[in-house]
Amino acid sequence: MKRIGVLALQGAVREHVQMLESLGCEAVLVKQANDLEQLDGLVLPGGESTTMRKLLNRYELLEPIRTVAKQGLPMFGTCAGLILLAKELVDYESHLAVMDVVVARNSYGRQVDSFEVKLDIPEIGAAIPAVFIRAPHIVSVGEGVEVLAEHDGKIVLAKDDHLLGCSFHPELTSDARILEYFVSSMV
Ligand SMILES: NC(=O)CC[C@H](N)C(=O)O
Repeated sequence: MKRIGVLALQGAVREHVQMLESLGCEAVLVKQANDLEQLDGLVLPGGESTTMRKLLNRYELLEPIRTVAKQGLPMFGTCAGLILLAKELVDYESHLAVMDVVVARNSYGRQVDSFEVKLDIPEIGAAIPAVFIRAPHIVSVGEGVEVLAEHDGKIVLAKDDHLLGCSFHPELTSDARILEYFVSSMV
């Protein structure tokens, strides 16, 4: 059974745990550095990246997560989790800075803070529901980074080798295909 950690400091933790369990994985809550031992993959959930960063500092998790990312541990960052992974952020300092993408926060304006769309993702499937909540987007990607989905002319899902990041919340729908893609083809 694959052991997948879920960073459990803040945000949509329980939904990821449930979806991982529905895919037959063991989900491990990651709250301190030794929880990272013997994981096959790690999910960084959505929530609020500034708050998460404060908690990553407080629980001394930033450097340990960066280290395992650099060692090749597969990671999937959703929404705020993508912001944590990005090498560069527009107007903010980066956090883990491991995924070769530039990300802008809160990209979809106030009137439409939250919305759901269906995405056709050639690698994964058609009409996959995606919930955007004060969502970021990927402004540009480095060489070798695969763009897997765009919405409204903006990159919303990309893969940099063992690191996958999306703008939206796949775990807030009942469609597990993106998480399944991560678990079955990257972990
Ligand atoms: N749903 C989310 O994860 C929103 C991300 C949030 N706007 C941030 O900047 O961290």
